[in-house]
Amino acid sequence: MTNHPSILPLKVRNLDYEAGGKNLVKNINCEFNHGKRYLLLGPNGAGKTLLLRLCHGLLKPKSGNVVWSSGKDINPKHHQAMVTQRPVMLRRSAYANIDYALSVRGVDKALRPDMINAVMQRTGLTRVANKLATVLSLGEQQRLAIARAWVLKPQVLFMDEPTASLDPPATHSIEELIHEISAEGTTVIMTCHDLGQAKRLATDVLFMFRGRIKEMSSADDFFAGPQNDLAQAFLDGQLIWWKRRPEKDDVQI
Ligand SMILES: Nc1ncnc2c1ncn2[C@@H]1O[C@H](COP(=O)(O)OP(=O)(O)OP(=O)(O)O)[C@@H](O)[C@H]1O
Repeated sequence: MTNHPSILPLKVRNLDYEAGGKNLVKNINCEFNHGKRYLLLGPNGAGKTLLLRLCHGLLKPKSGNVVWSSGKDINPKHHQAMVTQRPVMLRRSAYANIDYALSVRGVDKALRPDMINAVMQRTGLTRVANKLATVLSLGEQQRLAIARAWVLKPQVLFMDEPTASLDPPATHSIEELIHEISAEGTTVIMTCHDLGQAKRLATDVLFMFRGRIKEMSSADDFFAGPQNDLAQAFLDGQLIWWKRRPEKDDVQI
């Protein structure tokens, strides 16, 4: 984390997003605070990725606002980073991929080697530093994507299903990294489908269904028993059943 003024809390107000003639994100109101690990949960197509991308500024809302708390002197874009499910690697070495991220952020060339070596060590990538990033294993590429984001010392790290294509050991190593990044004060906002992973990582949960947040609570409260019927059905693995009963969904929504 940098010593810059905090860009948090992030306040999302009355957010709507439309594409393909459909309102896909509906009236989202929520707040993200410093040092937490937020897990966005919900079935396929609930709008989790869209909400991450809207918060990160990659999509423009139809209406509503994403408001960072920083004053005029700080650009919130410079204090956040995003890791996606399938990271895009540049066709150059792992080391050069991280160097590129730092150069784009305007970090002095002389400062970069120490920063790169440190982050490669912490993410277990030193051994593959000179390998072409595009030939690394999926697990290594995902760790490189995290290293590339972490080296920027973001205040907020968005992660979209960062372990979706990984085996259990690689997943475990990414979860350890997320804990380390969080312990250094970075707020993590991520999506995942693995309830075990959500329990291991989350301090807070946002449950989404059909573009809306149906429940936002501490992870302890959520996993002890959510207030929302759809969230409970999701935890019970029965949301398919709810989906087959549109008349009931309409009442619940
Ligand atoms: N550009 C677009 N045009 C039309 N529909 C879109 C567009 N982008 C996303 N959608 C739709 O919006 C819905 C929400 O998508 P999103 O990727 O946010 O879901 P998600 O909750 O992340 O799902 P998953 O868990 O499967 O990744 C989906 O039904 C998707 O098909």
